[in-house]
Amino acid sequence: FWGHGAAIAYPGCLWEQRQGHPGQFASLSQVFCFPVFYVKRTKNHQWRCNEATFSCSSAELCEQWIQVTREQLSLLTNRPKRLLVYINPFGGKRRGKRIYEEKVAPVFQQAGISADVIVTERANHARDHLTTEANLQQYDGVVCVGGDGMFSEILHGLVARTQNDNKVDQNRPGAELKPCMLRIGIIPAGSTDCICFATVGTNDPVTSALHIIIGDSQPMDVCSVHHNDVFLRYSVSLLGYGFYGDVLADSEKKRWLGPARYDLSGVKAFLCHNYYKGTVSFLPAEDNLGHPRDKMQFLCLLVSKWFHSCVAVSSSSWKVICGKFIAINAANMSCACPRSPKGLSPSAHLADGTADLILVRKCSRLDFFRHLLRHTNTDDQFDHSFVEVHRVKKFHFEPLDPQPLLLENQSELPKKPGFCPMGSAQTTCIPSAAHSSWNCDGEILHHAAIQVRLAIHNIAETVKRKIKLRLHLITAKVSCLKALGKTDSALMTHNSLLKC
Ligand SMILES: CCCCCCCCCCCCC/C=C/[C@@H](O)[C@H](COP(=O)(O)O)NC(=O)CCCCCCCCCCCCCCC
Ligand SMILES: Nc1ncnc2c1ncn2[C@@H]1O[C@H](COP(=O)(O)OP(=O)(O)O)[C@@H](O)[C@H]1O
Ligand SMILES: [Ca+2]
Repeated sequence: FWGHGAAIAYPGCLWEQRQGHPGQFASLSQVFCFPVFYVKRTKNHQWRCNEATFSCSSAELCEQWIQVTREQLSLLTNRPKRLLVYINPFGGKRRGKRIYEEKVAPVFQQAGISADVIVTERANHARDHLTTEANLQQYDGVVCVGGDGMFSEILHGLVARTQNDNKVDQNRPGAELKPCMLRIGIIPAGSTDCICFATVGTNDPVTSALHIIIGDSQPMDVCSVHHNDVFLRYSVSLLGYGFYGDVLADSEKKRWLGPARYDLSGVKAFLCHNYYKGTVSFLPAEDNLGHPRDKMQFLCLLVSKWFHSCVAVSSSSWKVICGKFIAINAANMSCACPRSPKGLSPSAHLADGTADLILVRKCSRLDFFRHLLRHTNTDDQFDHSFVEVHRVKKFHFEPLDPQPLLLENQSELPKKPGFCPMGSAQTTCIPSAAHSSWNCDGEILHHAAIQVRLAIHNIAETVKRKIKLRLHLITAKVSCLKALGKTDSALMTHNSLLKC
């Protein structure tokens, strides 16, 4: 795949070339050829696999080309050869298996990638397999065919396995986690797919498969969530309390609706218009890590600041905000998704050691509707008097009232007169007394009081690796051109002259 300076070549085949007018058999001249599959960028960040056929005048030349191409390929050590694939047949529109078999497996095969495929039979099957049985040494990466919840499951499995193998107790709040050497590829087959959308720019399975094949990688922040020093979960996309927590809690019982469950629960949560009292405390990030309302979305600019901030002593101190909140959202990334192309926090960076904490205070339904609507267009969703946003490295939330036990049924709760569409035990329409639940990457947390901190990313290392990879590619291209130099006259393509 030629995407970043490499190509897949197949043994030369004898190929007859016909010229002259259609319908007439012109004189045949024997030529030798080989196809090269390459990545072609199309619109909206989508990638497609294209094919160019090279032809040569002799079998020897053809072999030489294939040999040189294969040698260049082998230099790209970041490309996976062997993958462990987990398919969630249950997520999204329940098309995970079909998506993999029809769109991904053929491209993996073309690229010479072998894959061990496990179709999960229950929730947490993938996590448990990763934590115990999987022989990870034989794989170059793990692939998640599903949505954000499935990615989160695999993330937890990999992180737990890595800590176990390194004798690290991940439940200890201050524990320095060991980085996982395996990358996780995402084939979008879920309901929101915001992690895939925010990293690749689209939720197209073929595009994601091609990114995996050429060995792309994108580091990501991981938040750890504790409750009174007990580890609960990691989060890479959204930690949402209030609106998004209520939406998720209500939608869990409507999975049979597929992705539409969120819209139905979303409307119900909107009409219910619950707000929740509590105290948010947070540690702001250093100023030079940008601000959620700046339009700077360039990672490289951030990296240079990051280098300088490594020496800067953290001058910020904890801030505390009490109030009544419609929603408390910590976006570890933009959370861009088909519903909201810019996401909850468009300027949130993927691997900068911070999260954007968005506080939506109690407001009218109309104001909240305006705020929500701005997520679907280019208007600034933070430009409201009842919305504030902070870039943070840590934050805590404490609900005002002690958390009641999650009651099994509604009868024990005092009824609020009037409209109460939410039928679930976890979500009521009694604004002041009720508790919401935290939506952690699409999974429900059963504690309202939480302590969140960012796992600091050694972004410098990642950038160095990227620079080295770039140099590799330039070298690859130079040697490829040298090889071309000897025989460029004999070479032509029938689709397009490929830029080496
Ligand atoms: C008036 C239209 C308002 C549209 C508002 C769109 C806001 C969308 C924000 C999207 C945030 C996505 C954060 C992602 C979280 C995911 O990790 C997580 C799990 O993903 P998975 O299902 O792939 O496993 N997904 C979720 O938690 C789902 C959140 C999606 C909430 C959508 C809410 C729709 C709101 C509709 C309100 C309509 C009000 C109109 C009243 C007349
Ligand atoms: N075979 C299975 N049966 C039931 N649940 C599963 C299965 N495999 C995974 N899950 C669970 O399904 C949940 C949703 O998965 P996900 O792929 O995120 O779908 P969605 O995007 O629709 O939420 C995850 O919490 C995951 O643990
Ligand atoms: Ca971040």
